[in-house]
Amino acid sequence: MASILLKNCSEVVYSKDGKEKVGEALGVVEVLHDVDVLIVDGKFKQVGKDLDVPFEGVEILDCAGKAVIPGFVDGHTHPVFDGDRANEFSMKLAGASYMEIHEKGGGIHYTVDQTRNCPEEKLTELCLRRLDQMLSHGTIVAEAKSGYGLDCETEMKMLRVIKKAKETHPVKIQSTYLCAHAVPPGRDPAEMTKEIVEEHIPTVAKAGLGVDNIDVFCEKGVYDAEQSRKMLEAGMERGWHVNFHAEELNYIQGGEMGCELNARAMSHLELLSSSAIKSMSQKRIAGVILPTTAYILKLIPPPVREMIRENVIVALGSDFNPNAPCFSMPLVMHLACIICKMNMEEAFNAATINAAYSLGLTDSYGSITEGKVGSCLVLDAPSWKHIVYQLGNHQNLMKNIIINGRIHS
Ligand SMILES: N=CN[C@@H](CCC(=O)O)C(=O)O
Ligand SMILES: [Zn+2]
Repeated sequence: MASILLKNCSEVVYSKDGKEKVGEALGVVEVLHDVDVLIVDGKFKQVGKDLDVPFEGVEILDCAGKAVIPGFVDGHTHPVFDGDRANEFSMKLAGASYMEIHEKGGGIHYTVDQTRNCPEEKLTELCLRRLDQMLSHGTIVAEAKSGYGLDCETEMKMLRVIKKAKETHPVKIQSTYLCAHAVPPGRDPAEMTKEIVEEHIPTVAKAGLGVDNIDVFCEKGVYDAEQSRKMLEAGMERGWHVNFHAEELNYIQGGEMGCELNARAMSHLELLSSSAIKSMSQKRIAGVILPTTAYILKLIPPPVREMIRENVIVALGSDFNPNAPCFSMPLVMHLACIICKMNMEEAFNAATINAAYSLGLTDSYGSITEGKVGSCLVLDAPSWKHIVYQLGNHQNLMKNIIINGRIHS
C-alpha cells in the first residue's frame, strides 16, 4: 500500500461523513478549495491546507490548477461476453424494438451463443480489457454480472472470469450472478425457474465463486415478478444480496416485489410506480438508473425527479453491455442530467457515494473521506464540474488515476 501527498489541489470534492445522500442533500457537492490530500498506506489520512510530508518515501504530486475527485462507482455492468451487436444498432435505427429483436433470437440470445462458444481464457481477456477501459474513464469500483450463459455451465464460466478479475484487476469488482437473463429458446419460464432454483443456484453456491449479488431480468416475456421472486429468494438463502433488473419495458410490479424482499438495489426502473417509490425510500433500497439504455432504446425516462423528491437513494450505472456499449461514467452523468433531469451535483453523487451504497460499499468507497480507500482522480481541469459538463473525450480529462495511494496512470 502506497502513500502520496496531492499538493495544492484547486478543488477537492470531500465528504466529512462519507454517507449516501438523498433529497436536497443529493444536490450538494462539498468542495474544499486550495487544499492538500494525504493518502497513507493506501487510505485517505487527511485533507487540509499546507499538509507536511509525514515521513520519508511519501510521493508528492503537484495538483495546482487541478480538481481532485473520488473515483466513480459503476453500479451496473455486463462486462463478460463475446461478440458485438453493431448490426442490431442498425436494426433499431430502422425501427425494430429491443424485444422484437430478442424474440427473433437476436439480442441477448445472440450474445449467449457467442459467449457459450468462447473459451474461458479469451472471455477473461475480453473482460479485463473492458475493465481497463472503464478505469481509463475514472471507474474504480464496478459491479459485474454474469447472465450470457443461461445454462449452469456457462454461467459458472462467466462467474470464474469475474472472480479472476476480482483477484487481479485494479478496479474493485463486485460479482453478480444473473441467473435468469432470458428464457432459452424452446423452454418455458416456469420450468426454467424451477431448474434454476433447484439446480443452478445450489451448484453455483457450492462452487465458491465469490458471488456477492443475485440478479434476474424481471420483465414481461422474460421472467414475471413471481418467478423472479422465487429465484431471488433462493439467492438470498445463499447470503447473496438482491440487486436486479426491474420495470424496464413494462410495469409488472417487479418494484413492489423487490421492496417486499428488501432488495439492496433495483436497476432500470423506467416504469416504477409511485407506491414502489415510497416503499424504496422507507426501506432505503437503492434505485440504479441507467441513462445509456433509456437513451439507446428511446425509453420513457425513469421517474428520477419523483424518486429524489421522495428521498430514494438514486445511483447511476453505465449498464455496459452489447446493447449499450458505454464504458464512461462521465458520459452517464451527462446523460442523466439531460435525459433524467438531474442536476450536476445529483448526477455526481449518484455516480459516486450512492452507487457505492447500491453495492454496500460506503464504508470504503464512494467519497474522499478520512479512513476510506485512497483511490481518486486528478482532473486536468480546475473544477469537478468539467467531468459532468464535458461531452465525450473524458480520458483526456484524467490527469492521474490514483488507486490505493499509488499513481496508476
Ligand atoms: N435488460 C436486460 N439486460 C441488459 C441488456 C442485455 C443485452 O441486451 O445484452 C440491460 O440491463 O440493459
Ligand atoms: Zn443490465
